Amino acid sequence: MSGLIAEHLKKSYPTSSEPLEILRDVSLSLEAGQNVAIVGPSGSGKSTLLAILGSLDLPTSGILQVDGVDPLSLNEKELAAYRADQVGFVFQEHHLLPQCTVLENVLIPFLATRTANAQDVETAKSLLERVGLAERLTHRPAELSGGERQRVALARALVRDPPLLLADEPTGSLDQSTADAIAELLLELQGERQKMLVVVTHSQSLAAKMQRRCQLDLGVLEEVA
Ligand SMILES: Nc1ncnc2c1ncn2[C@@H]1O[C@H](COP(=O)(O)OP(=O)(O)OP(=O)(O)O)[C@@H](O)[C@H]1O
Repeated sequence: MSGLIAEHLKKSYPTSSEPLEILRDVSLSLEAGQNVAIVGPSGSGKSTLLAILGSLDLPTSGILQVDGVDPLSLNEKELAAYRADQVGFVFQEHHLLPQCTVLENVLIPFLATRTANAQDVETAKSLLERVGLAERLTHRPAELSGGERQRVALARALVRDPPLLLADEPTGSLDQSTADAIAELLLELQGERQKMLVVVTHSQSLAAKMQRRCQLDLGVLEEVA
């Protein structure tokens, strides 16, 4: 089945007394072309949920399926390949490699499973053109503005054409007008490529741009207006 299906996810951490329950019962489903914002108080588990949806972390229990694949059933090697193929990540900080050029940074997701080929380079170049950085291929991240670095991060997240995009405060380090431009670009890219997009954010203006908003509080996720 296509789409993202998360059902009854729980996440708790052991402590010396009672386990610390972060996610009690979280369900979320999403289809290609849909986007959703996850909002909620600080410490409510938004980043934890995003990490579980992206298989960077494991739930304590629950069901997860992305385009028919159950990542919870995969071994470590399969999981690395699954993440590289199925999930594009955008973080608050761009996590670009400072010693690599813009183009090399965008090619990095290929290196998870193989070396990049000529077709990959073309894909990366055309994405960099799409995000407005065609003239900056050989620049290093330090030579770019914060907004430009986040454009590179968007191109990197999309370069393997994953069905699922996950973004954790993608505009959190940017001034308002740059944040608005990056949010618009993220949503344009998601819409034109019919990706599934989950964005964790404290920003009301970013959440307001999304098709759906879900509030995470006390370990439970609820759709809000
Ligand atoms: N490895 C861990 N062991 C124990 N507790 C953890 C661990 N990782 C996260 N937590 C706790 O889980 C809770 C949720 O953290 P998380 O970062 O997911 O929240 P958040 O909603 O994204 O917060 P913020 O909005 O401030 O970024 C926090 O109380 C945090 O301390």
